[in-house]
Amino acid sequence: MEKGVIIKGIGGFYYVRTSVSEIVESKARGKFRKDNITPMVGDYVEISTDKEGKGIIETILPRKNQLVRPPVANIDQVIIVFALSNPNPNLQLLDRFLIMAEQQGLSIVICINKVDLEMEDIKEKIKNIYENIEYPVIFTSVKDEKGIEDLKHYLNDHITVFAGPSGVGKSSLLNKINQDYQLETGKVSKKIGRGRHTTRHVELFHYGENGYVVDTPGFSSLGVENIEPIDLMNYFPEFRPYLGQCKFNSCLHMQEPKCAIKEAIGLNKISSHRYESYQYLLEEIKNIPKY
Ligand SMILES: Nc1nc2c(ncn2[C@@H]2O[C@H](COP(=O)(O)OP(=O)(O)OP(=O)(O)O)[C@@H](O)[C@H]2O)c(=O)[nH]1
Ligand SMILES: [Zn+2]
Repeated sequence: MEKGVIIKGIGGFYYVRTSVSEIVESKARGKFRKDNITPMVGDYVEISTDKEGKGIIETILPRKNQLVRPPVANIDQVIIVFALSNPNPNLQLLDRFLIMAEQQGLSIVICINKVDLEMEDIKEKIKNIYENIEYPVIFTSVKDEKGIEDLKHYLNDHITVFAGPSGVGKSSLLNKINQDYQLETGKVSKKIGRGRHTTRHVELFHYGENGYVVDTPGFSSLGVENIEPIDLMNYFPEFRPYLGQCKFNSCLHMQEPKCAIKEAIGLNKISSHRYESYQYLLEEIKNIPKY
């Protein structure tokens, strides 16, 4: 038996990387289907090989987590990419990505790309809001080759997903990190492809000795359906020091009196932008019909 990672799956075949240079085309044992388990990209597996050298997945090691979009298991980290301009950064959408990542328990890095477009005001604003939380913020330009080394610094020994809206430069950044990835960039064909249901397959690209990166097709909206109103506050790291200090245990930090969160905003300990995102998302969650 050999250990490996599933780096892609196409038409019932799984490609298992077992060592630095070897990728074994494998099938899953029938028992998985019976147990209703489908191997996923990112799964750590044990394979045996048949006479022809084809792999057979015998064991799927327990998953640390699994994302639905993109469908990848065992993700350690997400790099959330936005652009300084073109498209203009929607910071409320950034907060949604952050909350999704917090909910999945991922390490988070914020990457602001296209700094060659020189939008100093918005750059300062982003720095002020997000560097004051615990998130690392890196500024990159694929065009001017800036910040790429800072980005690489986070990629060793992890499975990292690149997420963010369409057109911010995720695929361009990945190609800059390693020219061998050869991801398609800048063309709507990716989107047209999706529209025609030719699903762009998910693939782990190998980085360094033990790192992997995953590109995701951009999406511009994210639901927060499966968060309960009382849990939302936990996904704002800068709220955590104040939780439990409000007058009411059940405080949702909206209209309630003697709210520690609102006091912290008054003292500039929490940014009003983030609080607005919190309010907005809370209303959205409350208004999702329960079945
Ligand atoms: N000015 C500038 N343009 C960039 C930079 N990085 C990427 N671009 C351009 O932005 C466009 C979109 O880049 P992609 O890499 O395809 O963006 P993406 O985030 O992968 O987009 P989706 O695949 O739709 O999610 C392309 O035309 C790139 O050439 C940069 O640092 N500066
Ligand atoms: Zn409160």
